[in-house]
Amino acid sequence: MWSGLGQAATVAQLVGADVGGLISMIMQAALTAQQNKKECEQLARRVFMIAELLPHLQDPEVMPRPEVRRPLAGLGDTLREAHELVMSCQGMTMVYRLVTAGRQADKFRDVQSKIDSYLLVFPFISHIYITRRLDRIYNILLPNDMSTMPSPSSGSHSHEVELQAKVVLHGDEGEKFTFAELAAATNNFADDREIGKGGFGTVYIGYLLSDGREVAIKRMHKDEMHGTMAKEFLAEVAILPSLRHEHIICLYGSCVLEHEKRQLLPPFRKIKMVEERLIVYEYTKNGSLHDHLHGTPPWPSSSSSPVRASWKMRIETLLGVSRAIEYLQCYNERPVIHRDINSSNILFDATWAPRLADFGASVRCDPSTRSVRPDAIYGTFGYIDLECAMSVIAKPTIDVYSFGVVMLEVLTGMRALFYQEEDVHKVFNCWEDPNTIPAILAEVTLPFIEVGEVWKVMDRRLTPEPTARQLEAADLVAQTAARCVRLRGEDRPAISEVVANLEAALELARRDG
Ligand SMILES: Nc1ncnc2c1ncn2[C@@H]1O[C@H](COP(=O)(O)OP(=O)(O)OP(=O)(O)O)[C@@H](O)[C@H]1O
Repeated sequence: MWSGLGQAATVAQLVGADVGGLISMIMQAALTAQQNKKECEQLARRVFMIAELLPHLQDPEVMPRPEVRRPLAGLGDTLREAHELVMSCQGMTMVYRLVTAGRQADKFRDVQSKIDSYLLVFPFISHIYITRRLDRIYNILLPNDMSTMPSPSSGSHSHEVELQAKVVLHGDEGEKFTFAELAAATNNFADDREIGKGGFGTVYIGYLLSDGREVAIKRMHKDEMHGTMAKEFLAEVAILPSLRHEHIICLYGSCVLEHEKRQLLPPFRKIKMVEERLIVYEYTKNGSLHDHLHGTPPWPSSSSSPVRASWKMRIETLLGVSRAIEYLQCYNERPVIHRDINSSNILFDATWAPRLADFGASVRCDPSTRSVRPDAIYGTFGYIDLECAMSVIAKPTIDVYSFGVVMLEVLTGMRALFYQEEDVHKVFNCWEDPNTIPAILAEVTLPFIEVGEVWKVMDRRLTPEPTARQLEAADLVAQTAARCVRLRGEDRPAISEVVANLEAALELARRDG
């Protein structure tokens, strides 16, 4: 995990400005802008991309490269300019507005293109990081004193982890497996049993010898037995077993292998060392939504996938996941925030029903405030709620935001953040000059959705000519998604409204057969 303070200092040295502070100020001002709201919002989204990008510059592989460092010169000045511009939209008289309207539009265009020139560094970075799916925590926007803030009496993530540790002690974490049982189930974690790798560790398919159950076993990386990954393990085993929903992955149990070490020097006590942490889930055999939409092996784009072929299936998937989120928010005494909703964490079971997975970043809210102050910003590139990243208060609205991005992904077949030409061609095949600057899905699609031209952004791989009902259903999904990704959490729809709209969209898609 990045230390907020150390990181800010290094990035500041690199760019010559308090980039984190400036970005925070721009985003804050964009939230309260009275004029040019759309332009301010667009600028805030672009600037936030820079915030997501900057932490990666500290990687020893990346930082020394001149092709990364050189383009960043002057970033501080551009951010200051952007801040001034957004601040100038806070309040103006009508006359002043009329006089300056044209100039303001030019200024927005100018600043936007300057920001884009910094983002040119991004394809290079994202090539390294999205494929490795490494650092999921972006502390760049946290106030510098965040790491030294005392934990509030209720609701902080560390307090949550303490509580979770207690829950584990009380045996609410599902079945307790022994390491030997899980080693036997996976043929001693043989290479041919490996399904994939994530930030937490390696996932294996296994068959429990006791009852023949087919399971997925996540084994934490050896060098991550403490710190963030241990927290993720505790969050998952404390929260997930208590959740029962047809669209939420089922956690069967876990295994913590410890050994005792005797200290030879005084005070001659034994200490327990954790050697292994593993989680055992139901096995879902049909890959993830991300695999199907973006053709990730073993589901290459040429394979027949119901997700790729049918609008009805796509809307059913969204509806299932929205119901799971509604359950988390509305049917738990302390609402649960998943905090990492993205298409990789939506898995398909044997019947192709979607299952929301990966609860390692999840937290329970304080029931009175329906919020929690976590100790870090979690999420995956392209899905993180800007408002939460700024306020460092997690609310259920952050899952609505991330789910809105997933809805746009399903609608367009494009990634949450895309930079490859092939992605651009997939939908906007009318564009002759594909944009080489990385693009944010919401930013690219919203202008079309807002003017009722959803057909221009629909995934053409399904049907080159959608029917009238498919268009109507897609429009309902798109309009709902557009509201979910609004900058201010309070402007987003409640999850129950999202569920109702998806039910209506599914009804339309079903009538088409
Ligand atoms: N219960 C499961 N059944 C089948 N496959 C699974 C299961 N859980 C995870 N996988 C697969 O294992 C791989 C790694 O999953 P994991 O959740 O560790 O990582 P991720 O979600 O891709 O990344 P990260 O954890 O960093 O967000 C993915 O391809 C995922 O689809």
